[in-house]
Amino acid sequence: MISTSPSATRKRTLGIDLGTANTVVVAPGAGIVYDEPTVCCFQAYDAVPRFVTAGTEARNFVGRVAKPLKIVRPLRNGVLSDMVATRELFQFVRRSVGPLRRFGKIRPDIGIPADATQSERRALETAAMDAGFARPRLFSEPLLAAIGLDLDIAEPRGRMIVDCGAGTTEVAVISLGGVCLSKAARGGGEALDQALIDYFASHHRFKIGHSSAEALKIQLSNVLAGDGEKGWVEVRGLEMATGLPRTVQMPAAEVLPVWLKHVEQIVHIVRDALSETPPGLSEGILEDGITLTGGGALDRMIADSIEAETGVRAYAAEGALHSVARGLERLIEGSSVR
Ligand SMILES: Nc1ncnc2c1ncn2[C@@H]1O[C@H](COP(=O)(O)OP(=O)(O)OP(=O)(O)O)[C@@H](O)[C@H]1O
Repeated sequence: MISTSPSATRKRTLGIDLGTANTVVVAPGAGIVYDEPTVCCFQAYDAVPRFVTAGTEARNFVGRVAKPLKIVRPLRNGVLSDMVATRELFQFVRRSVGPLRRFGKIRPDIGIPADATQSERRALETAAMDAGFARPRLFSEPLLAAIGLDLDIAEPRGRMIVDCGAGTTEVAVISLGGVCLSKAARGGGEALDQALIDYFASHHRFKIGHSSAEALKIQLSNVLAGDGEKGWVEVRGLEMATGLPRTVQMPAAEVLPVWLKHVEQIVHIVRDALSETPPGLSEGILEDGITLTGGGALDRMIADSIEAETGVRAYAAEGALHSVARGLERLIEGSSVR
């Protein structure tokens, strides 16, 4: 069961949705106070790299500064992969939401994948405490998403949440205020970006960067939802043979197999979760449908594919990108969690 923050500690609490791609922070009474990419920038020329900045500013530095700067991603596949960068990011967040510090040590509530191991949980706690926070409370992200979507999680009724993040895809069945079953694939939207990069390199000798790959993925999802396979997509990159920048256009049908392989993995874990769900909980899922959250849920075709392959209604939640943060907000506000 989830307990909300008592009012005395509420002022000293922050909610942190530390995602592989984006970090969203909520503060009591203020809503979202920080929403930036999960990226840190260090000076690379010192023996011990020195922290420069994080978030949007760090991302904007990528490839645009002459100084030897190193860009570090604190998380990989939904969990902490660089302790120093995570600590620096937490400190950056603390400074960014500065005024809260006058209330003393902040004890954050942080979202974590439902299948995170004990050592992954401990590493996150340590990074937060090294950054000057009090020991955080950790909550499963699908449960937070369900709270953020205002689902009645306390009911003895199965709810299925599919969180399509950048680094993880998680499927969870929730009932009686807890996660009854969860399945996760460590790999989300960023794995599709990488698959597109690999496809263009091997099939077209065309080098595309991560931001072009992400833009192509979003374009592809819009084209598939609109014109379908007949539509066209445009991608910018470097022609490997000449080393010159080019913009190429191609039919969406050509890159469709790369996209389909990614979606098949999501459908596969949803099917697995459905087949392992006890019948008593399946009833609720059949009646209410499957709720998709996370940035990947904005690709309408993912919900359509799940629905077509499972026969269960699937839909993207409204405000899919912020449902975990909204769940954290409800927890720290101490509003009753149903
Ligand atoms: N319209 C869209 N179509 C497809 N994918 C999208 C769209 N908009 C955003 N995304 C993808 O959503 C992902 C970011 O989602 P989100 O912020 O939920 O992830 P995260 O919380 O950082 O990751 P994780 O929960 O896995 O650690 C990125 O991979 C981004 O490219």
